Amino acid sequence: MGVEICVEGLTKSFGHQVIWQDVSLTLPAGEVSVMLGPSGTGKSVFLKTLVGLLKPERGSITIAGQDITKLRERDLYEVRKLFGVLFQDGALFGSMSLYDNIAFPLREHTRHPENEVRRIVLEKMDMVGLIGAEDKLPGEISGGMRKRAGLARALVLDPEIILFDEPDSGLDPVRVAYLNQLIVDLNAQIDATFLIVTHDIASARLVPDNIGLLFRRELVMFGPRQELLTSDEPVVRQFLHGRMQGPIGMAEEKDAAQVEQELAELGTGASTGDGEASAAPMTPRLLPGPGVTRPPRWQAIAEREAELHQPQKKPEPEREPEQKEVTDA
Ligand SMILES: Nc1ncnc2c1ncn2[C@@H]1O[C@H](COP(=O)(O)OP(=O)(O)OP(=O)(O)O)[C@@H](O)[C@H]1O
Repeated sequence: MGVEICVEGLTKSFGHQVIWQDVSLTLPAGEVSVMLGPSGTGKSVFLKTLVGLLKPERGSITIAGQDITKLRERDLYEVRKLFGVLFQDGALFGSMSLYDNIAFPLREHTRHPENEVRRIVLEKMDMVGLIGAEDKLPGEISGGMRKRAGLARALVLDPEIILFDEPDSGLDPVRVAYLNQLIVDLNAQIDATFLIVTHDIASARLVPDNIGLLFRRELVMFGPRQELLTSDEPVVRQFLHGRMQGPIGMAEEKDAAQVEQELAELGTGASTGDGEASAAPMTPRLLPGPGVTRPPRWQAIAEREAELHQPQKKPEPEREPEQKEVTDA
């Protein structure tokens, strides 16, 4: 079972530049959460802060009962073993085969004999569909395969928490669909706590239990997916619909009057032609694929989804009461 991460009042700056402030959220143990936000709002900085690579100025990050912002480097090293991190480009060593790349954390952090290393590496390569590619160099394979190799490497120490930094960047839509299924299947299999940073709204609608959004140096919202997906908050709506009208500008924030006018036009459909009065219907949740055993948590999700997305039965038309034949006496 993964562990909960509890973030309270977290603030991170570089010099005078505040990246985000007073961020509080709880990543529930074993659940999948997604963090969204326009470019430069500090999503990668957030991941690096969670894993203790960057120090916040204020606030706490409690993992397995310890506030990691207060730990010395030596103790932090132990806590980091709870984490697997999938970096944007897979962060593989270019001169090493995939096998050696994936074996690297085991050789660095454990005393496993080589036959045990081999067993674990092949098990993880199998999980991400890379059996047969052991001898390939990262430069010889596609971007999607590099992501999967990075994921296998993130898995070898059996992490309780996995952080994914834009796992879908640079992948075609079909590979993104496969990767999303792999993430959901993995979550069902290993039950770790997942946090995914992504710009892919379709993935954000399908995959997580919880969604958060960073904007204007703050966490605008964080909560169960249905709360975000049906939210009326203009920033959330703009981001989820990927449209220009709203508070998020090209480079910086827009002024309030312009935002108001854009949203008013949008409400009447003046600028898009169709208006956007009602929220989009809830996207069905992506479930573990066939052959993946569903632990109770996923079984409960599957049952809820089946109920939510069952086609509504049309009520039987009421029948007119039969007219009694009236006969003249
Ligand atoms: N080590 C650092 N020193 C100084 N500034 C930094 C450092 N790391 C990140 N930043 C700044 O923090 C801000 C947030 O960067 P970050 O990469 O976290 O954004 P992001 O939301 O992940 O963006 P994107 O979606 O484009 O990947 C940027 O302005 C960046 O220049």
